[in-house]
Amino acid sequence: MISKGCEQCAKGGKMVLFVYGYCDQRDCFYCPLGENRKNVTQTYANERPVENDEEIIREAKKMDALGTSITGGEPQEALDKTCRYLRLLKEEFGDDHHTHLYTGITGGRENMRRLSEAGLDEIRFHPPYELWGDLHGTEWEDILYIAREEGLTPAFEIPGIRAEQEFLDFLDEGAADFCNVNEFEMSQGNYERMQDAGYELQDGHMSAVDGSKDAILEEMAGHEKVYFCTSVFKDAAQHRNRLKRMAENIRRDFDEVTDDGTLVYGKTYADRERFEELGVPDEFYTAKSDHVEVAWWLLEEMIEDGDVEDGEIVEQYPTYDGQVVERTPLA
Ligand SMILES: C[S@@+](CC[C@H](N)C(=O)[O-])C[C@H]1O[C@@H](n2cnc3c(N)ncnc32)[C@H](O)[C@@H]1O
Ligand code: SF4
Repeated sequence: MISKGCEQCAKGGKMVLFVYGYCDQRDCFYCPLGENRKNVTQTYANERPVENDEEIIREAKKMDALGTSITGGEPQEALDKTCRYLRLLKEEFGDDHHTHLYTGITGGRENMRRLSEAGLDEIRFHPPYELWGDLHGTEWEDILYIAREEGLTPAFEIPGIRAEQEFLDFLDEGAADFCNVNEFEMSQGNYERMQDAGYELQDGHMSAVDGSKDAILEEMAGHEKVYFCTSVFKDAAQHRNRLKRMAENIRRDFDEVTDDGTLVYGKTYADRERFEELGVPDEFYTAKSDHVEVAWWLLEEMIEDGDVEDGEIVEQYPTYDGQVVERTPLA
């Protein structure tokens, strides 16, 4: 059975809450954190920099979030903040709002208790990769039991660097509910160090690393507790479905939502008075300070008919930063 956290993520329903960019106890050569996230104390809810707690709620509502995943850096190194956000989310959205947290340290019983009391549902441990074949009798084995005793669902989430039979044997013994293996990825943040370690991109791929995938699929992904999360799935499910949820949620009557989850509308510098003169119904346009946004197909018709002179079709992400994907001039 797929975990609740993964099920919500596949629907694009998990808000990603980045709580803390420092990670003082680990230095993974493959750490994906980029310039803008590494060693920052700024919180981000999805792409939105969070200046006060209310903005977290606003972002969750904007995407109609079903749950939240908490990440960093190391969330256990900012435990007060992490627990405050957990309480905030559970108070606002109730117990059904599923929460999971990624961590690269064990943390200990007191932390597990505090996280559980604050409302965390599931914790996903990422032990140092040198230990994956030899987790028996380590603090990583103990913490699984402790987390469960304190009311959390313990699991693993690790990058798919290599297939590891001993890790599967360890999973068989039962303390962790499941293990997610992420397809090994290269990003701007780790590109140099990954190349130095001898890794290359798969042909024609933006992020997936060459080599490990087939072996992992063969040797690990058949295990009943292992889920392999591919880069393509992450992009299609986690990212695109989240954009679609957001787009559907914030679209105006005249915005079109594409299959990629972007919004499409027309933009013209014609005056709002022109739209009033022409008797365009209110639901087809909105006047901004220096331009008018309007149904793209209507703007196309208006330009064809000579009702307004020019404009453009804008395709834009529904995210906080509202990045424009494409502008197509109309004249
Ligand atoms: C960036 S970490 C941040 C949270 C925490 N420090 C940790 O390591 O779990 C979040 C997740 O990314 C995964 N990850 C790290 N490097 C990766 C890589 N190069 N490719 C794919 N997944 C990676 C980790 O296994 C972890 O589950
Ligand atoms: S534990 Fe997580 S945040 Fe820390 S260096 Fe490793 S991947 Fe990066």
